Amino acid sequence: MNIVVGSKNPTKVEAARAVFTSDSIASFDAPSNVSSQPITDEETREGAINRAKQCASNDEADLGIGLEGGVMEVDGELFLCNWGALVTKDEKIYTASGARIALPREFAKELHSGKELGSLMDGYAQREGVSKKEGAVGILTNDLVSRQAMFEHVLTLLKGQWRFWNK
Ligand SMILES: O=c1[nH]c(=O)c2ncn([C@@H]3O[C@H](COP(=O)(O)OP(=O)(O)OP(=O)(O)O)[C@@H](O)[C@H]3O)c2[nH]1
Repeated sequence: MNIVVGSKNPTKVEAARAVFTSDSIASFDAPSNVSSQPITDEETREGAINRAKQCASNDEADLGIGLEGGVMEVDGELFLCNWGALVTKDEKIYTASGARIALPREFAKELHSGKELGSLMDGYAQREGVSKKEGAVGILTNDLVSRQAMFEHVLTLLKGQWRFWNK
């Protein structure tokens, strides 16, 4: 099968390669058509679906995949959230979310004013390109859970659902 992933971020593309081992994986930068820093589950999920739909409409694609990072609030506390969508040629949509982890409280003001988590994390961890490497989840778990591993779990949930509903 030909699978198209709507991002060039290595954590997303390598996660797809790790989960869809027998398939061919292509990638392109599909716009999410939501804000650059989604701040609700709904908006983050919508970004993943928008990306997956564009990928599925590619002539070469059998399945389109979108993965989107965002933040969401529970009881006044901000959490990292990530959503994935798998879209079939006949426009069926499957979605799943990844593990959540609380973000440093001092991020709240800047995230609400539109600053992106990626650049906040770089400053916080004193590293460069965190969102393309270990991710916020890697920093905040002391490297126990990487962003790629988190996306692999999301993609496994998508693959499993797609298999379940297409038996
Ligand atoms: O360090 C991070 N670790 C994470 O776990 C994480 N989740 C989200 N974000 C940030 O939220 C924005 C939208 O996320 P995002 O997935 O749409 O964009 P991205 O730039 O990472 O990839 P892409 O747009 O090239 O596919 C971007 O500013 C990301 O940096 C994260 N940053």
